[in-house]
Amino acid sequence: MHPTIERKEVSVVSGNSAAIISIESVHKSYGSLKALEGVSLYIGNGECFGLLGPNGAGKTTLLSCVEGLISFQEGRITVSGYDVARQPRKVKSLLGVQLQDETLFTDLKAVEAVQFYGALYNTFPTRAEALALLERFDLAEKSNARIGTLSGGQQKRLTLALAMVHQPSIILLDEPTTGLDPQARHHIWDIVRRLRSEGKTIILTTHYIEEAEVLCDRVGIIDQGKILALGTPRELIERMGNLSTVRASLHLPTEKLQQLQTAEFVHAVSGDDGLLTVQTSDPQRVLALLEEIGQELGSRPQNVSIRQPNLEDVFLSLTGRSIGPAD
Ligand SMILES: Nc1ncnc2c1ncn2[C@@H]1O[C@H](COP(=O)(O)OP(=O)(O)OP(=O)(O)O)[C@@H](O)[C@H]1O
Repeated sequence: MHPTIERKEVSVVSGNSAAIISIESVHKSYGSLKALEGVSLYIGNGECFGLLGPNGAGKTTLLSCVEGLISFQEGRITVSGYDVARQPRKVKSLLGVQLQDETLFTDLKAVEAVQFYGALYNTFPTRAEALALLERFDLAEKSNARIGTLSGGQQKRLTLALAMVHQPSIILLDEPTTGLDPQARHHIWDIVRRLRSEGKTIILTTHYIEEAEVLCDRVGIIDQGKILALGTPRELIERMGNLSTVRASLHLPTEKLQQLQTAEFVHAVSGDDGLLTVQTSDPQRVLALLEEIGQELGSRPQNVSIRQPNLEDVFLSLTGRSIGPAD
């Protein structure tokens, strides 16, 4: 029998008076496309919460609803008790927001941008205060550089700094590291950890498995507008039970993938671009089966590895699909 991941959290997420962000049964459609289908989430004060899902899952839509940037047809969202639909100005004043594709004035100097954004929020930081903010985001030596000359990672750090110009306690980050090289990504991670240790409440969206695993206290796995699972990364992975993941390079036609899928010791299979991922209770039997199928096809599995499950496997187990490339 195939083990299955429990999905009980999906239906039993209930009201939580301690939540600083409360999202209740939110539905959002664009015409006939259901971008969010009854999403309920409760985010606690000081929590770093990750929304993990593939392209088009509904992550940006959900954040935009919380931010009051788009309206939704059904449901209710409150931030610190304020209703997003009824008190949007109050809610916006509480949130620090980093959008996915932020457009910056490239001719402004970094320090000027901080003062400009500060003025928009009515905080009017002095030059010294603006420099202090840049310093917190490791941009002190770039304070007089024009934004257009900053690297991708530096621009991302600047948009983070700009999101903090009015000192919000709640921060929403939409794919803060997408498109960055590993070094720049780790730099952002350090900053997010710092904000977290200062007690900020953070929601971030990502399709990087590792980002969700290392940064987030809890993760919500989202796909096709629905939250499929919710928990700490460890809880979600532990629900995989005794499954292991076998990976191998081997191109399989559809009927062979199906043969693999129906083996009693196989839980889930994905075969994107010749990279096989097999979740199994018995990795040795999977290896033997792959050798056998390979022989029939006149090829051999290459780059074989066996590892313990991670959040990518949780997604595969829930959806039967791989989370896909991150960019
Ligand atoms: N303004 C819009 N008009 C019509 N459809 C939209 C609009 N915005 C988003 N969608 C659709 O809603 C769905 C959810 O999109 P959304 O941007 O929330 O996904 P996402 O998880 O943030 O994806 P990505 O990781 O690519 O940013 C997608 O099918 C998308 O095409």
